[in-house]
Amino acid sequence: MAGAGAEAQAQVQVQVQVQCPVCALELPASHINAHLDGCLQGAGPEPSCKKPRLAGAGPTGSPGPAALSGDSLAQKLEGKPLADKLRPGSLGEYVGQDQVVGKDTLLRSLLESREVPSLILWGPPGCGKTTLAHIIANNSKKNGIRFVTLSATSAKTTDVRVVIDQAQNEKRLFKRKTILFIDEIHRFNKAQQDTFLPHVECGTVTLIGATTENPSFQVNSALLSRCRVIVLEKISVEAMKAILMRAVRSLGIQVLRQDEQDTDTATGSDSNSSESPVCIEEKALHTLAYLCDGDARTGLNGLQLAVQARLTAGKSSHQNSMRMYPADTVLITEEHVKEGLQRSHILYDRAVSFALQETLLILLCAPLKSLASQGEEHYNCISALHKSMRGSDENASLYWLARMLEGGEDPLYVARRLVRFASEDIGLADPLALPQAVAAYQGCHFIGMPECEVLLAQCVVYFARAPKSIEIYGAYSKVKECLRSHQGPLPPVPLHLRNAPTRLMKDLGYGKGYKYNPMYKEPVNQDYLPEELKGIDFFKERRK
Ligand SMILES: Nc1ncnc2c1ncn2[C@@H]1O[C@H](COP(=O)(O)OP(=O)(O)OP(=O)(O)O)[C@@H](O)[C@H]1O
Repeated sequence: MAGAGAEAQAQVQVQVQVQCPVCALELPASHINAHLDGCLQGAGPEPSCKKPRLAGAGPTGSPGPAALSGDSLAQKLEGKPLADKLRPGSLGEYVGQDQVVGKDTLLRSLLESREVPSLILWGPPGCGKTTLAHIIANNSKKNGIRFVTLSATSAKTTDVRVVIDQAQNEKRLFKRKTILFIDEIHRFNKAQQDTFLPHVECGTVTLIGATTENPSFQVNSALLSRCRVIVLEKISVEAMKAILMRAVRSLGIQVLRQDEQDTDTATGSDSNSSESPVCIEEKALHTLAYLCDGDARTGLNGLQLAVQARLTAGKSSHQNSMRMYPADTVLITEEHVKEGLQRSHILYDRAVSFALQETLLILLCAPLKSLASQGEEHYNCISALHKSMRGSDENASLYWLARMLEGGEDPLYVARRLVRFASEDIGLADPLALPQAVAAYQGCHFIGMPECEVLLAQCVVYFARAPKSIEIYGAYSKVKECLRSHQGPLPPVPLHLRNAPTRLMKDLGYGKGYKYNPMYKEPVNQDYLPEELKGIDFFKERRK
């Protein structure tokens, strides 16, 4: 009986029609993923994809008219940010990150089998961590699982306790599972993370944490060992293009291809162009996809602000070159999206001061700013700089230096590393390296950014070109090892090496038998190490 029931249910599922969230085409549920792949990845929709979905209709919302006039587009852009409105609600809409959610991945099969383990989603800003959690939420809700969200930036320990209590009740009374999503979990301190550790362990809650920081440093190791860490990457340029393309389609904006500007054709919306007075250059979308540095929120915010600015500014001055379009067509160009991106960073990245920067610099650096603010990236870049100088690659050294400084790094932080490098990696192979580094540090201290950047550049190139020696570093490491591995009390300082400022000390034998070297013409035969270390050589494996 059960088998027959399942078969009937399967047949019903096969016949279910669903609507493509991109082009609004109705098609069997079993075809939707393949269809969406083409719809999202391709430069244009499949032949059957004609109707664009309106902005404001969520991913599962109903389709609107083919294209919007400037006024209705402006209305559609009000309210929630475009990135939120377009947040994918299902895996089919989730673009890229194939290493995590592609076919045959563990996470996808777990989701399909309705088994959600505790997860830590780790990746850079705007790469889709929260979105993936929302998709899991949608799936879970369908399966009767509760999904509760907390943000570690605002939630207190008491909020976590309330959620845990509710989860316990739900489990006990209704046998309902709870998934707890904690955004920016790294902002909870270790004690706060301890609050839910036992409840994750006993299965009262399934934890999904999102973090931009390396979880090995930021998440309680006991908690971490109970979670699968899913590493999301920056969204690729191709995937970003698909996300932006989906956004412009949803807004009913037509895409003007580079090679088509003179032939007066456009793609991305219904072919009835007279109904669509807003157009965007394809090149503008590509530039946006590159400049947002794998952060979909930045890309979508940039697009939104560019469109809004153009709608406010009025009609395009380019209408003469667009012979087929009505004279009042609003054209969004590459310049406009760059300005939009700049605005989006001013609005959304308040930590960054743009006051001193020129427009182009802002555009190129904007993605880097967000990187520099990420804890791990800061360490990754300084490590890359150190290793490039050690490897005597002057180009790579300069690149990593610039990447840090352009990203807003503190020049004194870099200078301190150079002081260290001078001794650790160059040492006595070039004793002038250390004064160079100290001078660079002091110079940076005196004049600050941006003037001090060239001081650091000079020092970095000097170091990349300098001969290297870890002799001192290696020998000193051995001495430390010797001291740390010593069992029992440390040997006393030999009496003859001790100073004897008082009579009593002299009487005790301090300084007795010490040979004052300048008094001897020949090398002096004298021990300087404690008896038990006699003959030890910390420089044994000398390397230049
Ligand atoms: N893989 C994706 N496919 C389609 N859209 C995406 C994808 N990833 C992100 N987006 C879009 O970017 C927006 C921001 O993504 P999301 O909030 O998931 O990023 P995040 O990684 O959680 O960022 P943060 O660490 O800054 O909170 C989403 O609202 C969505 O519109």
